[in-house]
Amino acid sequence: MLKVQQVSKWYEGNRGVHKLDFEMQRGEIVGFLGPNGAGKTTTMRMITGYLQPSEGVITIDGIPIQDKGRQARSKIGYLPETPPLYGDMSVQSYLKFVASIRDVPAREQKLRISEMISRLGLNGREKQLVRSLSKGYKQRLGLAGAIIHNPDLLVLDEPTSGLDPNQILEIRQLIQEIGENHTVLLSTHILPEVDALCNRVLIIHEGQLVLDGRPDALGGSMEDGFKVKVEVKGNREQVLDVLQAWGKVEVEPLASALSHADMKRAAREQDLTGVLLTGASNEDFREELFYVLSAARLPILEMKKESLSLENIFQQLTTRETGAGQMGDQAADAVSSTENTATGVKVDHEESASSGDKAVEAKDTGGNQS
Ligand SMILES: Nc1ncnc2c1ncn2[C@@H]1O[C@H](COP(=O)(O)OP(=O)(O)OP(=O)(O)O)[C@@H](O)[C@H]1O
Repeated sequence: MLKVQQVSKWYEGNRGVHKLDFEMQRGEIVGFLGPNGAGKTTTMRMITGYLQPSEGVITIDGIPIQDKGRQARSKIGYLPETPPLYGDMSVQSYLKFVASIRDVPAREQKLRISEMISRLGLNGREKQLVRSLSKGYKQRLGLAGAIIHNPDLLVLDEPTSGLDPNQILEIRQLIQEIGENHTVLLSTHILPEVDALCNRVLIIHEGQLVLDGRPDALGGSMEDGFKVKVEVKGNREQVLDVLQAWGKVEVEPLASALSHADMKRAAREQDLTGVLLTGASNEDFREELFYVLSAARLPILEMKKESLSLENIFQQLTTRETGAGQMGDQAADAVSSTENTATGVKVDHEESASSGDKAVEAKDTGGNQS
């Protein structure tokens, strides 16, 4: 439904975003991540028609936002980081005002407003002045205003920023409900929010898209080999010998798989051995490992698959230089992408400058790329 094609935005002497290219399908809830200044707000403002791209095209259901702004905007709801609320209006009069400017037909306005009030939990606050609402309720009202015209696509810029933990959970719950019948693009700095809400994540860094994939598939796609931590009851030397003789994995003995001091002592007394095993590919070897160790009569007491968290991935991808910091920088044109067809995760990278980059290496050893 949304197509962002080769979109760039240059500010005076400053690059906002560079050649962004992605699509969103109906029903997706997409998390848009990036460090401060990465280009999230710039992108969202272009998608919602508040900012003109310097180049490239954005369409919603085939309608170009730059050329047919009003028609395109009727399909989009936008909640900026600071909702544009008017403090002197009551909740009800604010919603009436937004309904009018969003072209909700006059005969439908009353019904839509009461639907928004009950859906966003604003009952009993209809007459309250906006300025006297708590931040959480202001956010609810902002969300009500963003969906009052029943848009197909909802764009939310850091919707839980500045809220207390209870308010964060309430707003997340509302976004989840809204996501049941709207397509949602949401930017956030809270990574667990992406795990909780989104079925896809886009990571932007220095104005360029560096990753596109499902949150649950990211860890595997970026690993340089399947990793398992295992704790085995058995003499260290014997365990290492068996695993090394197996020859399928890289074996790294751990000082102790157990962290607590008492448990470390118990580990010594009971001959417990902790090892980190890394496979040559991302293929799961746990079942085979079980048989290898049981054939050697070495019981596994604990086995845990190690995977990169979204935090690790975010950090890997957003602490490197993209080499495309300047407008028109040639390095930016060298950006290419690889896609893991098994997981649907796409990692964009530069072909030359950052060949030593961990994320790119991990991608390149993923095997299943196009
Ligand atoms: N009006 C402007 N004039 C000049 N440069 C701008 C303007 N707006 C944004 N920029 C620059 O564009 C880049 C992207 O900014 P943007 O606000 O889109 O990032 P962001 O990812 O939303 O950041 P944050 O997480 O801090 O909100 C930054 O380098 C920023 O300084």
